[in-house]
Amino acid sequence: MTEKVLLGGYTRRISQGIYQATLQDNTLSTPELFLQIGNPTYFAIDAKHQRLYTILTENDLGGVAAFDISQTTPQLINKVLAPGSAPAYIAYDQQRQMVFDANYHKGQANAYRISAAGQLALVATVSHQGKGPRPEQESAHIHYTDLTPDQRLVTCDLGTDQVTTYDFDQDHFKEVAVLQLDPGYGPRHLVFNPNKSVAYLLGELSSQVTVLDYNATTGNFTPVQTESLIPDNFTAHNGSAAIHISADGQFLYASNRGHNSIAVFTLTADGRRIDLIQRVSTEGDFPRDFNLDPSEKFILASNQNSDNLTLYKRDTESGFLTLLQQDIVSPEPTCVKFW
Ligand SMILES: O=C1O[C@H](COP(=O)(O)O)[C@@H](O)[C@H](O)[C@H]1O
Repeated sequence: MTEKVLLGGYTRRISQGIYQATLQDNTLSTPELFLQIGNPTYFAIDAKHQRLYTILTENDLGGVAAFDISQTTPQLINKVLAPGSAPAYIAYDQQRQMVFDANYHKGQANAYRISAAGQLALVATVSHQGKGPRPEQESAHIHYTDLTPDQRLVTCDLGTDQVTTYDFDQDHFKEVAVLQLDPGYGPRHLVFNPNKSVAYLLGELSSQVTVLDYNATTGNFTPVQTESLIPDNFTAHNGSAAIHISADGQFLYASNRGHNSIAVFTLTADGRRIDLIQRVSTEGDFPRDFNLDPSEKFILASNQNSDNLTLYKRDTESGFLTLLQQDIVSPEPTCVKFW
């Protein structure tokens, strides 16, 4: 078994763009430069058409770009840039042939239509207003825009403590429901259970995960259970970051930047209750992202500040992680995607 992984990140210190590594025989190769580009902190892959949609910055401009990755060397298809900060998240919508982003600093979500040739064209923007009690919540900060299982869109706004559901039709965002979290919760990312109408919301500022019932008729999310992602006696700064679920819907994983760990939860059969079973060190500083490989027998974590990746063996029966490889040199990594 050989799997390829792409690693996005900042290019503020030592990185030059997106890197590629290979996972084979329980070992990850040293990542090598795949695509030279500014600050590709998050990207999405269209495996069918072999295209990559990434965030980027160029001088004082920020935006998104499309690349053909069918050959060894990626080929630029086009870029859509605007003055100011780049987005923080990008999602690919296969059914509608769209790309959606979340611009944290501008408090906006953008929709781009993809042409048959893979070119992106901006067609809609939605802006949030508001704030929260924490210093990081001085304005709206949309951190995540992605699809619900029924092809709606959901945004996590870290600034306003809101999760908002939208219909997207005829190039318009139409708000259908808003979940208001506790002040200072700081919703960052969300993942759906692959088999149930249940989602799991990660709070960056509160270091919490919340189980949410999703009502596909109304688009409403309803909190069911909230758990801490870090130990009660951990008092140093922590910002929780990424959240992922196994394809069988039985195990949930979430990363902690500060506590520098991945928290592992088991899920009940209905997906509506989670129980912590393990916290494992990421053997580095600031795990902004991690991901399961396609076989789901491994998890790869990316430590942004210590410039290293950590590979774990994942027991698919118990969900437990065992350290396999650490100190894999990777510059400023913030996004991990196998393809
Ligand atoms: O997770 C986070 O992301 C935001 C947005 O990233 P940026 O690269 O657009 O600045 C960041 O500002 C925040 O500090 C961090 O916790």
